[in-house]
Amino acid sequence: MTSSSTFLDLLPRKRHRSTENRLLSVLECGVCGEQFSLSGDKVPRLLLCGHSFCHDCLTRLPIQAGSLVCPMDRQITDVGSGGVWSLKKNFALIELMEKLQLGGITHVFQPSTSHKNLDSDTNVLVSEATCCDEDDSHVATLYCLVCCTNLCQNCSASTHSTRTLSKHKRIDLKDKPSQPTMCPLHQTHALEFACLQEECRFSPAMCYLCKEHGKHKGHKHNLLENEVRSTRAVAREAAERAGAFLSQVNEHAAKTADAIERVEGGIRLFSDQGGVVSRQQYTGTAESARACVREYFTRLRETLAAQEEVAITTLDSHVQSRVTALRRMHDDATALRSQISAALGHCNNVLRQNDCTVLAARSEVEALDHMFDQQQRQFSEQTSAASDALDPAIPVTFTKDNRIHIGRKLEIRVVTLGLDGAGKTTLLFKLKQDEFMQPIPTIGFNVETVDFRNLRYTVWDVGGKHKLRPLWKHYYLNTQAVLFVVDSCDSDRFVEAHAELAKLMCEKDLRDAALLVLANKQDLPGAVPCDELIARLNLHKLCCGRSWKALPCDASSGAGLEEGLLWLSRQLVAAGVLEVV
Ligand SMILES: Nc1nc2c(ncn2[C@@H]2O[C@H](COP(=O)(O)OP(=O)(O)OP(=O)(O)O)[C@@H](O)[C@H]2O)c(=O)[nH]1
Ligand SMILES: [Mg+2]
Repeated sequence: MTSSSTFLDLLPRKRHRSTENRLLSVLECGVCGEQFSLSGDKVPRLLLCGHSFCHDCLTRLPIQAGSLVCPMDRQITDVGSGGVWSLKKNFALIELMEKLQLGGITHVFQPSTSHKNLDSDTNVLVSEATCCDEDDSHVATLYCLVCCTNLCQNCSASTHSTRTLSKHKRIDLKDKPSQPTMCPLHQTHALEFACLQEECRFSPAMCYLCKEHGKHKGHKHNLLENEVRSTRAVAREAAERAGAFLSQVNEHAAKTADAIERVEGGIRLFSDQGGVVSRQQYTGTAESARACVREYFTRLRETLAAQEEVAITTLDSHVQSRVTALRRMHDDATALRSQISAALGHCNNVLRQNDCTVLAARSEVEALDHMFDQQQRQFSEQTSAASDALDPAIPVTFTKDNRIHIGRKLEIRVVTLGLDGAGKTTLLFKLKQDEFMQPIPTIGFNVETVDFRNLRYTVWDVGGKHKLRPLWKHYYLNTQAVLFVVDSCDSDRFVEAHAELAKLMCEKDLRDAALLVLANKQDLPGAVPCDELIARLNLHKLCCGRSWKALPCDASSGAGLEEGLLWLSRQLVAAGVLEVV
């Protein structure tokens, strides 16, 4: 529709004036008298009483205590804080306007009175009532094919009562043949044919003379009537499809609007059985989700507060026992100091005596000297042992689950598992001593501590021979990480390795342990690359839901070991050492 045309312009011109007026009033805002639009300022909005006005006019009406008064019947509609925007659009009216726009108006204008007539081909309203040619006040229902007149039943009978006239064929008015259109070039000839040439597609209608002698001479053609029928059939089909499509789009738009309301929430008007209207606030999903987030963080803050409390209590008891030990050392030193001062005084006194007295004090002085010797030795031992205690620093580390560790090194218990010959012991010695050894197969276990950054790993290396595997379970308790070593060159045993790892993943005591899979012996030719090993052991599925990583490594150069320890430390420690000096 162009901006200058209106919905009413789209109606067939032959329509009766009163219908037009009635329709006009439905499509116009009762306040400003302007025609409604599908959107924007002129979109129709619905009041509780059922009257619709354009958005623009509604915004000009005074809102008092959140309510609007209908300019038609003075009934009250609550609009709340949303104002005019909260009023529903009159979708029925909008749909009507859309249908008028598309030309699919048939059902909107189903005749409510008997004198409405519908042309089945055009599918639009043709005329409301055709007057009888004999008497204007009568409505014609018949058409005389001979006299070419519209007649009502009575006038048909009275005007065709003679013997000759009674033979005139009269048909139902709705079957009256349409008037042929005359050719603009040859005005005595009707347009009877349709030219089918591509170049004539914009003016295909032609008369006999155009076809035989005029510009369409020799062109492919068909009867106009047939072409019109088939074109109308296509148009009808398109209109039907458009109508169905429009309903789909309308339904979708309604669902969208509903979804917006459900997400945002707001105020709904409810009327009880007695017709009393009340406003009720309802919560949208957005607000529920916000509540969920708030609840989660409230719980998190509570958990953190509890963990902080535990950490502070642990720190306080650490400080208390440390200060107590320092005080005890201080008291011992004070007691020792007074003892030594007394002995020193005694020695000085002996020195001031005459020779005889000095000689007499010999054994006493020798005992004192011996005692000094002993005490000094003891003192040196004690002070060197207590040098750590005299360090005022309080290093603090936190694990990922917010447990506090006080001291220079956070201790982590790790167990190294895998098939026999995978290289577990070789890796352990490489880690501990940076040496590539040729160890004998492990019977039982090896244990070493390995310092890495602020961590002290206690690594248990357990023999991997088949008969030793039932013993693995004794090493699971309190284990924070599992190093699972696989010989990347021994692809024949990947299935066996997968089976052992699958059993480990089901162990309750290892549920929270981090898993580091080491694809070992990458230095050897024919080693399966780490990515392929991940796929062949199906690690993504096997380790789903736990913190795990697979890394390529080799015990001969130590490649991959540091990266592995770094990854492990990140899994286990929340932050580095916080040192308070
Ligand atoms: N070239 C090479 N050889 C390795 C590597 N790792 C281990 N080996 C050799 O593989 C053999 C087996 O290594 P071990 O460390 O004894 O294997 P294990 O996993 O401890 O075996 P069990 O104690 O029987 O469970 C030894 O000969 C190692 O020298 C590696 O990365 N590269
Ligand atoms: Mg071993």
